[in-house]
Amino acid sequence: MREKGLLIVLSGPSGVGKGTVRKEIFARPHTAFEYSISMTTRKPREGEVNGVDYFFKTREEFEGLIKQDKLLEYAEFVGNYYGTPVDYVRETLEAGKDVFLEIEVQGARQVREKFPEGLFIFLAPPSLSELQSRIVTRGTETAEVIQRRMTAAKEEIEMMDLYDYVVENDTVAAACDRIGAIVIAEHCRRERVSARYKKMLEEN
Ligand SMILES: Nc1ncnc2c1ncn2[C@@H]1O[C@H](COP(=O)(O)OP(=O)(O)OP(=O)(O)O)[C@@H](O)[C@H]1O
Ligand SMILES: Nc1nc2c(ncn2[C@@H]2O[C@H](COP(=O)(O)O)[C@@H](O)[C@H]2O)c(=O)[nH]1
Repeated sequence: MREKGLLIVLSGPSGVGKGTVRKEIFARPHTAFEYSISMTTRKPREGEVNGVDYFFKTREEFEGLIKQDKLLEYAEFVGNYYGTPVDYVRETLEAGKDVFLEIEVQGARQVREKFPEGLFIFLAPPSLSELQSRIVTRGTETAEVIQRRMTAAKEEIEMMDLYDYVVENDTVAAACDRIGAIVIAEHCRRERVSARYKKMLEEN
């Protein structure tokens, strides 16, 4: 029987660099994770592509997905819905592939309840002032939205102890190296008594 893939959840406050780190991880040659593209009711930012960055939905469409139980988790974050498609995640894990989610903290908590065996990584900023400077420098949000995201960030940072690992995003390269090392270590740890070895022991 094929072993299920590992569900890797990267979370953390808005602007900490989750998207940047995730893109760098996926740009590295030996990355073998599958990225789960989220659904959102947020309007696309300049350059964002439907089906690549997100599946962009209306509120009615999103609420329909909630009713049909099509989301592994969802959250309303600063006025918009965000959610993870459940069928994609389950099918990909069943196929033995690792799935990578990049989601905010309320959603990560819901995933933890459904997949306690997942690997939960919190990406932390070097400081709150650096976090604010990163959202401001990105230039995608209004001053009001930045304020709301910073208020949410303070509550989110308090939740970091609930994660398996906290990784500081001081530089993108170092954060990606740390996440890569964590995933390798977790695979080794979890496969210590894998089905293959159990079978080998039974046969002897
Ligand atoms: N290690 C870093 N050092 C300096 N700037 C960074 C670093 N990581 C990301 N950034 C910058 O910070 C800004 C926010 O990054 P990004 O959009 O990846 O954050 P995010 O956590 O995905 O945000 P959101 O949750 O709002 O989608 C971007 O302008 C990005 O270039
Ligand atoms: N709970 C979920 N959160 C998600 C999902 N996809 C993205 N996100 C997070 O939402 C915020 C805001 O994103 P932005 O693109 O508007 O800046 C950010 O923290 C994302 O990581 C999801 O499926 N579920």
